[in-house]
Amino acid sequence: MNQDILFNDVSFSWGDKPLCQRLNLHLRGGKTTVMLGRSGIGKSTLLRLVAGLLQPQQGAVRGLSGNVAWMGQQDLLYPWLTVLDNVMLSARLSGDKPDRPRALALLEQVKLSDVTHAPPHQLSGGMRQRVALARTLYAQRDVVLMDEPFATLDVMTKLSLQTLTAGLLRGKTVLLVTHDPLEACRMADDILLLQGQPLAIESWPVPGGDVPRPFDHPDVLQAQAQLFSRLNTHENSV
Ligand SMILES: Nc1ncnc2c1ncn2[C@@H]1O[C@H](COP(=O)(O)OP(=O)(O)OP(=O)(O)O)[C@@H](O)[C@H]1O
Repeated sequence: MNQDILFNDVSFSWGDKPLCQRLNLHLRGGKTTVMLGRSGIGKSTLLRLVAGLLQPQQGAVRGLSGNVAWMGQQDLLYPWLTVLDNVMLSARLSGDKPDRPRALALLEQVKLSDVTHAPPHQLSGGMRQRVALARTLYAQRDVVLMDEPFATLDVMTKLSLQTLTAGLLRGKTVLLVTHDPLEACRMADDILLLQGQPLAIESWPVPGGDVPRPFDHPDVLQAQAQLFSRLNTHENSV
């Protein structure tokens, strides 16, 4: 049973700069919550508070339970392991028998079959991010925390890997950070829109239909346009 994650009266500052004050949030267990906002607004900081990598100065983040996967902005691939061994890292760390066929199938799905035995330094940035994604999906955790998991991918690869990820993580508690409104509209059961300093967080209506929603569905496109416009009216209009 996936537990909800709660921010209870959470305040956090970097130095004397308050990032959030007395923040209360309810992230539903077994659902994908997308935190959307512009660069520098505080998305990664909130994700790190959830992961317990940062502690709030006031209040508490509760409810994180079970096995947790962390996919940060840095891919953290082990340079001395091949691509395949990086994907199966969770098995190595827990002492489980590596499931090589499943790892190879995932590498095929992220279009990396031809580099399974390469070391990470031979890969492009986008390829490394796909290895990190395959490693995250391989681990089959109850809770998955992802910070811009598709940021370095070309648009067609991004759409196809969003579809793969949403399918494999259905029913898990997923918290995904992005600055991409279309990604939010495709992937989210719940959208949280982050704006302002200190943060004001708005719960944003999601389009109908199951995730992953088609990128070209009129409801998805309309929701994306509304999000663009909301992000644009708040500050720095383009
Ligand atoms: N280690 C740190 N020390 C001081 N300030 C920090 C630190 N990390 C982040 N900040 C500040 O906190 C604010 C939010 O940063 P954060 O990385 O959470 O934003 P973000 O929304 O994830 O940005 P991006 O989309 O660019 O990754 C920024 O003003 C940033 O300068």
